[in-house]
Amino acid sequence: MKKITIVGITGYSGLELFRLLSFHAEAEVVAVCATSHIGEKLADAVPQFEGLTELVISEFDVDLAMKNSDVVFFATSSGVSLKLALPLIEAGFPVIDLSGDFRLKNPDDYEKWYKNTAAENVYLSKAKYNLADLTTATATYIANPGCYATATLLALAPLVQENLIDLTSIIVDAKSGLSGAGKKLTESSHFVDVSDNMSMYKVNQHQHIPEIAQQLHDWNEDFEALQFTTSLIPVTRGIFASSYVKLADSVTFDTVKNAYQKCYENKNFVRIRRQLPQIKDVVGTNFCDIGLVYNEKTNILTIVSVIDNLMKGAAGQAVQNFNQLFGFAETTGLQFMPMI
Ligand SMILES: NC(=O)C1=CN([C@@H]2O[C@H](COP(=O)(O)OP(=O)(O)OC[C@H]3O[C@@H](n4cnc5c(N)ncnc54)[C@H](OP(=O)(O)O)[C@@H]3O)[C@@H](O)[C@H]2O)C=CC1
Ligand SMILES: CC(=O)N[C@@H](CCC(=O)OP(=O)(O)O)C(=O)O
Repeated sequence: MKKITIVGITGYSGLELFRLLSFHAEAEVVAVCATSHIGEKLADAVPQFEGLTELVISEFDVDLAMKNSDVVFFATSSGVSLKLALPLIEAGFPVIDLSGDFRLKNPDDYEKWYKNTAAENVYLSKAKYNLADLTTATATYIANPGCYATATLLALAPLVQENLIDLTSIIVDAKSGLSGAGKKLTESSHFVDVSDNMSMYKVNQHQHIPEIAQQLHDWNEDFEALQFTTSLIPVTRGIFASSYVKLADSVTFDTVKNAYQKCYENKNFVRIRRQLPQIKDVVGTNFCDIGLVYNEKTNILTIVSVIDNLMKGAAGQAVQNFNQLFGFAETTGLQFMPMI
């Protein structure tokens, strides 16, 4: 049984982490932290938790966290863990960080894309970016992948790893539900702007572009760049990523299908679907569902990947990384059917 501190409990990913970890057979949440609602019972701040917890929201105290828990989860806005987590890194204390602060190896990339000063290299180098379906968490500081990056990388992994496509041809058009934007209300997140609507945002400027590129380049050093766009759609949860690539010379659709089967055959949370997947197929689950269609006339392969941004895109994958880190069965606390 591992004792857990969650920082960022009042946010959407923090609440989702609490939902998962409260009924996890190997976890006990011992502290929940934020900067608002300090001293208030969690069940008062979040009334839907009434009768489910006696925990009180506190300010994050790094010494107390290390004394009373075995691992800290940061579900905080970007720019927070890069300050608060430094003593944990120095102590080699286990951390799972859902934010983007430790995902990029090059601090210049973080400064460019997140428009903030990066953590120093000495700290960044201790973090391991772990896409939990493809590698196993081992380092004590786990940088949990971003939501769009997860859907995109799982869609492209077999193609890029096995060199099956023209690496200059990758176009990804990804769409997210509103919970991906976090709880802070902005002009663009009003019901009136989001419902019955769809809008593209951060075109060529999305902070997941360098994260995706970093991982694709690690898999295949010939990869240089991709076209990546993000849109907001009127659903609460879910990412729908459509990726388009040209197959390399003499690569057939059968070869491609075999590569996906091989890559994901023993994976608990990636399903290669016979029909094209929809967002509702994965809402409430930790699955990434993938569907493939090939057009012989254009030589273009369409890959559809869907995830629940709060599950596989955030808290679900974080729990998967937690399970791996501590040697629990990977599916512990994560076995859910999709919600209708
Ligand atoms: N939402 C999603 O689908 C995904 C989110 N992420 C990433 O996960 C992180 C959390 O996202 P999300 O839940 O959407 O964000 P929210 O904006 O909903 O929540 C942010 C949380 O961080 C807390 N917080 C902010 N500053 C501090 C601080 N200094 N000390 C302690 N707590 C603090 C806030 O609490 P308070 O208001 O009380 O200060 C709040 O609980 C972000 O980095 C996000 O980019 C990653 C993948 C998907
Ligand atoms: C719908 C929506 O606004 N989504 C957010 C996802 C934010 C996120 O997850 O940010 P990091 O992974 O970089 O921490 C966005 O596109 O910026």
